[in-house]
Amino acid sequence: MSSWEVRISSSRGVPYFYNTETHESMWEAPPGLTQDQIASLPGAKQHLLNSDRPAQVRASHLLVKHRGSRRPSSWKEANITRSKEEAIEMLNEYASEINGDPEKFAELASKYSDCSSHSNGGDLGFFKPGQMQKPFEDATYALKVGEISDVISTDSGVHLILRTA
Ligand SMILES: O=C(CCc1ccccc1)N[C@H](Cc1nc2ccccc2[nH]1)C(=O)O
Repeated sequence: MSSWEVRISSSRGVPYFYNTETHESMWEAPPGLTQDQIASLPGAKQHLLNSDRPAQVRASHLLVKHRGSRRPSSWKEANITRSKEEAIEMLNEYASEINGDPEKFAELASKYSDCSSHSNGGDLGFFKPGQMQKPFEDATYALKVGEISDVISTDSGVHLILRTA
């Protein structure tokens, strides 16, 4: 069989296909491979591949905006000027304080998230593929229920995501 393997894009947190011989890479599965062949490629974890996404998921998030955010303003701060690096540092500190605890996540999201969902502990409710910015959707689907993501970047800023359903 060809020398395709599945890797995870570090910037987008989603799987892509890489050919170790030709060094080609592509987001969608190479043509001509059956689902079974794809699922047995090195690095393919079936739950990471888009094909078997549940119809909807539920998540909470803690968003820290920065000066490059699409809308660098929030309930917390009218004009957000921090750098993206600073925002990431803040999120990493929150992540250590949360330490995987969902209640702590909701508490810190209420206090520090730059999204209007802060008033609900960061809860965004249920959403389907295509409703949220792609990096956010992909990162949420890659989580198990109860898991918290690494720092994820979207046009809105940088996020921690807790998948709740
Ligand atoms: O888009 C919204 C509202 C999101 C929301 C959905 C459902 C319930 C409550 C809030 N707020 C943006 C910040 C923002 N950008 C996001 C990108 C992905 C997910 C959540 C996000 N929140 C902003 O305030 O700039």
